[in-house]
Amino acid sequence: MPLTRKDALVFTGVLSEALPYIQKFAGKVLVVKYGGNAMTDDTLQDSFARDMVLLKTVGIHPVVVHGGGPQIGDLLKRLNIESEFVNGMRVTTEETMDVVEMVLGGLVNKQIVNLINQNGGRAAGVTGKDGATIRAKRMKVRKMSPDLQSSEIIDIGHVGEVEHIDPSLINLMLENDIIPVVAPIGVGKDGTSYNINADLVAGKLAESMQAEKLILLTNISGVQDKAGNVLTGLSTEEVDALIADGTIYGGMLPKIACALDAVKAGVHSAHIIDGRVAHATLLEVFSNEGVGTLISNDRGDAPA
Ligand SMILES: Nc1ncnc2c1ncn2[C@@H]1O[C@H](COP(=O)(O)OP(=O)(O)O)[C@@H](O)[C@H]1O
Ligand SMILES: CC(=O)N[C@@H](CCC(=O)OP(=O)(O)O)C(=O)O
Repeated sequence: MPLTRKDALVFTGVLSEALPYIQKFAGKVLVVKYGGNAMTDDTLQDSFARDMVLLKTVGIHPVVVHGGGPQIGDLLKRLNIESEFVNGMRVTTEETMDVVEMVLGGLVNKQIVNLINQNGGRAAGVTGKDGATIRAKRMKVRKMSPDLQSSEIIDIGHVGEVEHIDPSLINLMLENDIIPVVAPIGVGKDGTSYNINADLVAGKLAESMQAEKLILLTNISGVQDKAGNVLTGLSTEEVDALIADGTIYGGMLPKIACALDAVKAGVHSAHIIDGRVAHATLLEVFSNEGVGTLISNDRGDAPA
């Protein structure tokens, strides 16, 4: 449908306002983590894919890291395999690892690649095994006793933490104008597969590529306090206190940890934003209207 003159004026105004942001971020890398829970709605999936294509079209380089927790959970349920989480990490037996690899490296990865391609982009998918991009090692997890008086290190199987990232394959894709779509599976020195929380992979990838931004799209409006207010500009000390009093728990734990780590390691800013809002990424990158939790160094985020 053609735009009315009024709509066209609003539209051109918006485009013009985006110009300084486009100029500021052209040529820069944005690592965008697309969360499993924000992936479940068809319209939103489309809007996400269009955002990635638009960023690429204006010369910004998105690198997508995806999750797929709910999708793994669905298949495990259909296969009658029990699954539990400790500190936001899925306990991963050998049998579970096979399912994780099938769902993340197969189904979910190709679905996102396909969506981006359908929207006019050129995407290609890899897991951390391809090009030995994500070298991982077994994660040690400390579990608190229910009375919070003691803790013990427990084994949660094939759950990995990132030991090293080799971004050369991803850089090769960027040089060829391909949008990389990365599944969070790592490989050990001995070839063992590791299931890695997607937020952690996104954070480490952003660090290793010295990305301009780390954007974590999720299913909530940001990090909230107990009253439901969105918190922004959090320091490490504030986050520690929010974890200690139980305000931050579960799936938000790896998100906030990797956001803080990434910014400390040179990524300009980390954004935990609401993936349930259409075009959330564009709103965050191209305007001051970004909503959610922003953690940044002191350089300021708006264009000069
Ligand atoms: N302080 C907090 N603020 C917001 N969400 C929180 C907080 N603490 C825990 N959460 C939980 O973390 C969830 C986001 O993590 P997760 O479900 O793993 O998302 P994703 O699938 O996007 O990775 C929220 O839906 C919420 O239930
Ligand atoms: C170790 C661990 O928990 N891995 C995650 C990997 C997928 C993921 O991180 O998905 P979301 O981003 O959708 O939560 C899992 O098995 O669910």
